[in-house]
Amino acid sequence: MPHSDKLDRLKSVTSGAPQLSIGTLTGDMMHQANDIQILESEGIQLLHLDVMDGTVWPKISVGSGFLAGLKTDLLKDVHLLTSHPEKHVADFAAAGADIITVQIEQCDDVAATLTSIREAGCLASAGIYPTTPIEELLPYLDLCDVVFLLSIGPDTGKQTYFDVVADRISQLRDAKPELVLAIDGAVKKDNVGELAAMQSDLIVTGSAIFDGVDPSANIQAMTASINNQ
Ligand SMILES: O=C(CO)[C@@H](O)[C@H](O)COP(=O)(O)O
Repeated sequence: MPHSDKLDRLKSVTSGAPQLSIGTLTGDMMHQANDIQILESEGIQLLHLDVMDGTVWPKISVGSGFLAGLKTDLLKDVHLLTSHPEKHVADFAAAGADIITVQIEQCDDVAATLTSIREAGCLASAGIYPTTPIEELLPYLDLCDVVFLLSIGPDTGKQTYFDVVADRISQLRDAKPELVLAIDGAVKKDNVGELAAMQSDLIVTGSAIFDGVDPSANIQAMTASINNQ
C-alpha cells in the first residue's frame, strides 16, 4: 500500500475517539496469532511492535522476521527503540510496517531518517522522550506524519511525565493540526480515561492488556474508559 493510502487509512481510523495501538509481546509468544486474533475480534485497528536491541532499553524483543510472519490486516505500528534506528528502516518497511517510529534521540540524522521512512512507503513517525526538549523535534514536523509522545524513558525509572505529554499535545496541535499524535508509556486501565481526555489520536498499551488474565476484558474496559471521556 503506498504512503498516501496508509495515511488515508490511519486518518480514517483516528477520526473519532483515541484508538488503542496494542502490543502483544507480553502475551503468549508461542501463540501470537491467537493474541492478534483477539485484537481483531475486539475491533482494534493497530498492532504496536516494540523493537528493542538491548542497547537503549535493556531488553531484546523481536526483529523484522517476526513482523514479516504476521498474518493480519491490522495497521502495523513499529517502534524502533534501538540505537541507530536508521539502519533498520528498510528492513522493517519490507517486512510490512505501516508506521515506523524512530526516537529522535537515537537518530544520527533525524531528517534523513524520517525521509527514508516515507521513501520506503511508510508513515514517518518521530518519538520523543519526555525529558528531551520539544524544541529538538519542532524543526522536523514537516517530515512527520505521526509523533509519539513518550511518557516514560529509558532513564526515568518509574516516574511518568503525563503532564509533559498533555502540554506537548496542545503545542503540537497548534504547530501542525494534521499530525497524528500518540501517547506511549505506562498506560493502564486505571489511567487510560484520563489520558484519553488529553485528546491524542492514538494510545499505546501492551502489558496492561496481555497481563495473563483476560485480554478481551481488558480491551473492553479500556475502550469503555476512552469512550466515556
Ligand atoms: O514504548 C514503550 C517503551 O518501553 C512502551 O511503553 C510500550 O510501547 C508500551 O508497553 P507497555 O508498558 O504498555 O507494555
